[in-house]
Amino acid sequence: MAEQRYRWSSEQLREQLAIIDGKRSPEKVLTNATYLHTYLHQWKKGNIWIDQDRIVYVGERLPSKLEQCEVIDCSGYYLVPGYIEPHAHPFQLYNPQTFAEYAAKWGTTTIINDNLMLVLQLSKKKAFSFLRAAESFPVTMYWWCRFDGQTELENEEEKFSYAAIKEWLRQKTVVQGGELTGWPRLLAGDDAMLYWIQEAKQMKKQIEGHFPGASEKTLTKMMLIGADCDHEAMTGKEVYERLLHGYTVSLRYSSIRPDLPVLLEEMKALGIGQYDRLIFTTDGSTPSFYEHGIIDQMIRLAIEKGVPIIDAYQMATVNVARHYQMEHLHGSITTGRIAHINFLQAPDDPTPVSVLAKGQWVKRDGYSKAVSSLDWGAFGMAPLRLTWQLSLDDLQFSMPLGMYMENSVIMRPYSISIDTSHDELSTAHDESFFMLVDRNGKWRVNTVVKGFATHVKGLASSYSNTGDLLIIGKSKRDMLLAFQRMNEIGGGIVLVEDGEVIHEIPLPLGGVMSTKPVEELMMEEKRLKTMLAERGYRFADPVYSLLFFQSTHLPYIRITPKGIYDVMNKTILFPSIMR
Ligand SMILES: Nc1ncnc2[nH]cnc12
Repeated sequence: MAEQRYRWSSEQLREQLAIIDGKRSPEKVLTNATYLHTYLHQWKKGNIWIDQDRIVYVGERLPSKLEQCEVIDCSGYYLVPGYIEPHAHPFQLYNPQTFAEYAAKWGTTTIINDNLMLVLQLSKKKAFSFLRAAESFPVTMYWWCRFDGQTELENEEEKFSYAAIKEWLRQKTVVQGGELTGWPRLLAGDDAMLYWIQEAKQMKKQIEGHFPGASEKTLTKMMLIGADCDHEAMTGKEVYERLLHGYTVSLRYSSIRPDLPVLLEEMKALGIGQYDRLIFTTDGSTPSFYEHGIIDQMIRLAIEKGVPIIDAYQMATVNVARHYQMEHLHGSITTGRIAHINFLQAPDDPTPVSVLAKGQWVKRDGYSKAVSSLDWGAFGMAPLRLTWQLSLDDLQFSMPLGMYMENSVIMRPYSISIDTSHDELSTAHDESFFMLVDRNGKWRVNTVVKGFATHVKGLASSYSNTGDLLIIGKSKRDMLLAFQRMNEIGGGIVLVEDGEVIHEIPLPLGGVMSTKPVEELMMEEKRLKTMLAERGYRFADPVYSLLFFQSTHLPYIRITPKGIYDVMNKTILFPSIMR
């Protein structure tokens, strides 16, 4: 795809000027609009002219030429700028395109996305051509550039080399470095990460933190190093500390951390009534969490918790645009901005009935339109086709050290005391066989997980941080069958019981993402959750458990491609075994 050097070409700019001079008509005029004026902090009345993807005029005038112009009477509606999700992980079973399409229906028309799956699953060339293809979505897609893979990778030096990171940072839709899941390494002296932060800042890109539970000392050091924002505050006090040290703070409401209501209450108790440095994020929630909206549901919660209405909208729009230095394009309904506009029925009802994204209707009078499609094959995202087989010999679990699940995502080491030499474990306890296998079939790591479930017989998942294969269960026979079925369907999550496949979520995009609409995935995910809960899974989010089993940004012990890893001591306790 040919790359356009500037956001609008010289020819397009001349055409826009011709509209103002009355020589051409705009494509759309929104008349009698009551719209939120971001900078005056008030609702104004006026007319909004749109040509292609741009707002070319906002004010009292009407265009002198109206032929070929769609005129929309906005009486009775309240217009606000399209919402911005500043921190999406667009691969929680959905993919970046299906997530964007779903988000647009709820008025979230600009998304700043994690590049983790693109880095780990695609070659650089294919990933960059994907970024360019995503520019044609009606939703504006920006990206961030990870500095580490949040696990112990075999090919870390290749994926996160100096040259690769610099190239990622240079991509024009990449707007920030981070999130800094590897910050302990940085403070311990990793100069590569320090250099990348400096490079990103030199390019006027932001640095996103990842500082759960960080002390004031750590927050101070990270601000000195260059972090600009953090989305990990879990209490009002943590919000306060971050604001105190000059951070932009993302208030989070996600499937694993639905913190927003508590944060707002605790902030109120601490006397925080200034919202300019606060933004919202849903932090890559799993599909069913989005049943009632995306950023719109956060605005609603904020209004319910007493945040002044205009401030609540600003937190979802201009505050984000300001943080990323893109106010000339996003965050307000003013001249020159990209035409992302939400039509509301009332100021305190942030879920739009109609949505314009880049000047196109993506939702009209409650009905959504599918607008973007993508040939994933062109980017090398193909179904998984394993050319090797797993055998009973691979299912040996003589390891002394297991992983105990404290909640959906936190795991502690523990000593295995059960007899693992049989083909089946008792359902009277919550310990299960657990393995991570290289998707290329070269290595495996076998252990026991305690706390996952009591009655899950065989579960196989190609959905994981690295796309390597997780196999869990009480029965080796069912685990093997789940693995075979997962391979047959081209990757995904498969649940087997007593020789029968009882649920599956196909993930044909590299074994990690689906092509189905988010609405359909919600049903599949809910069914998985129910079936796992019926079999003894006790936590909130099994999809996140699968994603994070390998993720070393979380305590205390992880199963990684290099082996069982002790996060605090940064050491491999038991290396992976070659097959
Ligand atoms: N660090 C992370 N990586 C992937 N998905 C996430 N969702 C929330 N945090 C995440």
